[in-house]
Amino acid sequence: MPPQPLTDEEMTRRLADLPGWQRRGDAIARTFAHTYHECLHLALYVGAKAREVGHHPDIDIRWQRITFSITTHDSGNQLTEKDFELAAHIDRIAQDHGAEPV
Ligand SMILES: C[C@H](O)[C@H](O)[C@H]1CNC2=NC(N)=NC(=O)C2=N1
Repeated sequence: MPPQPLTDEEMTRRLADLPGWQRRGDAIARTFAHTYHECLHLALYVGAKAREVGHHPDIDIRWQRITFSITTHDSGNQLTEKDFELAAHIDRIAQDHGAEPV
């Protein structure tokens, strides 16, 4: 059973709990700054958490920037609770590894 998409009201409420994350189309996204090498490490740490929780972000890595973008593919690329749960994990991992919010 795919996760249920959130209502606009629920999305607004969950985004308020995750400062720094923004709606981008059918996903939520956030960008952090770190050295290029540390961004690569961060992608690996987030990848391990993604495997653990069974929910995976799109990751875009550029010089001194890493952007995570999350949507629920099983629900037809709509936002579900799993997206916001993963976003909270990413925030903790990014903070633990010294990434700066952009
Ligand atoms: C079986 C496996 O857990 C599912 O296919 C997971 C994998 N990771 C996923 N990641 C994301 N972002 N959306 C999904 O719907 C999704 N489904």
